[in-house]
Amino acid sequence: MNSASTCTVIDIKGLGKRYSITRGAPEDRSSLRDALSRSIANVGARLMLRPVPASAPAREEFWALDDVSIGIREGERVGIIGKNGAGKSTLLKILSRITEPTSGSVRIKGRVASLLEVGTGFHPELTGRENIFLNGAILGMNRQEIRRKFDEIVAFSEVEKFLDTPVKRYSSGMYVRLAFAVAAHLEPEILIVDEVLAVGDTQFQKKCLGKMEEVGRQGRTVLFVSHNMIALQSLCDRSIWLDQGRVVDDGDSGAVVARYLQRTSQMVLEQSWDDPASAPGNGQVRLCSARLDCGQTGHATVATPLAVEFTLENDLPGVELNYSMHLYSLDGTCVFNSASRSFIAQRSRVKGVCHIPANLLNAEVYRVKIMVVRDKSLPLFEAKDALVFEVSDVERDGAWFGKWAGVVRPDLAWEIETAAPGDRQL
Ligand SMILES: Nc1ncnc2c1ncn2[C@@H]1O[C@H](COP(=O)(O)OP(=O)(O)OP(=O)(O)O)[C@@H](O)[C@H]1O
Repeated sequence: MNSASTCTVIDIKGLGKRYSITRGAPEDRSSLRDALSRSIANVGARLMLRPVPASAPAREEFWALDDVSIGIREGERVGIIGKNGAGKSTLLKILSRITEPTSGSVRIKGRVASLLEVGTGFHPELTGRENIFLNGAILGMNRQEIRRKFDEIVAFSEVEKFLDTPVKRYSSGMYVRLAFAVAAHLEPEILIVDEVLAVGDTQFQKKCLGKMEEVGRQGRTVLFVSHNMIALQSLCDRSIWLDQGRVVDDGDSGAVVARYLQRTSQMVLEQSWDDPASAPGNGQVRLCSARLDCGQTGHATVATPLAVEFTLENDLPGVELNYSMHLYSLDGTCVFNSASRSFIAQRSRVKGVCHIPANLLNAEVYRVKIMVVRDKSLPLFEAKDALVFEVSDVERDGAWFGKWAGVVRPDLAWEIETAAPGDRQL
């Protein structure tokens, strides 16, 4: 848990950001590369004496953020989620003062350090060392304060060897390592981190998440945009869901993420691969179909026994195979992994059925991964998201009608004994 106080440090009211785009032309994302290629194309067109079109291309305006109001208290760790293009980065850019809002107001109390897309925050011509000092100065620290943090930053970033190299020569992974280390160690009161962490390796991502948690525990405020729902939920107690520039949900991370995943996921209750070239597998062993059998009612509830069926086409003569099935909840938690017994497969089709008993799964959306394993140890291939299905709740007795907590929801046997009044023996 973090220790959010009642003091609002980010106060966003009626925030709007309007962009204009040229219809038929690629979006202007204001990158240097885009700008360069546009001017090169213009020069090319002039040299070839092509007539310039008489009418100006149609401009269209749209709101990347539309009437967004959010209050964030000191020490809160807040996740921002939403589909691509929902406005998450635009919001962070406005909070980091990289982009101006078109309407509304933003009031921020405290120093902000942000780690946005690769390429922002650092001066490309300056070395890693110089950029550390530059960023510290921007955050209002003096040289002595920065020097005190310097070794920690370098150790965390693991780019010591390249400290005196201009950062424009860094790989994107190195860049993010140093940029994160700088943002997290220079003691900002508010730390803003966009998806960039996806660039680093898993080990480094874990290290960054740990650091962000530490920053939050110190009572600082953290804003984190991510498509990684597990990382987001482990770090943030509160999440805000943006859709088409508007806040559509705001609350406890677990609940917001669950609603988001449920609304945005596509169910796949059955699929078949008629074209061997596109089927999951390899040249010799491949999946032909996968299907969820929910019995007569046709829909899965917590009280329905389910069967996951799949068919394999095998071209290998006399091989020992087995199926392995992973079931994941939508936030990526593996609920279980179950393997079939091994079987000797000839050149033919093999059907496998995995039975999931009633009263095991909770009300959730699940994804099924199927693996085919040879000789009990060699995975031949895996089909991720072979099925995606939702298990719904059933009517039940009792006073509690919310979702039951837990990854699974087994119907366990209970015994209740009541003693007679005054009788202390049971
Ligand atoms: N400089 C720009 N000019 C025109 N349109 C822009 C500009 N920057 C962003 N947009 C558009 O604004 C919308 C919101 O973009 P934004 O990058 O904030 O979304 P996002 O939620 O961060 O998406 P992603 O998850 O893909 O990073 C998108 O439609 C995007 O194309």
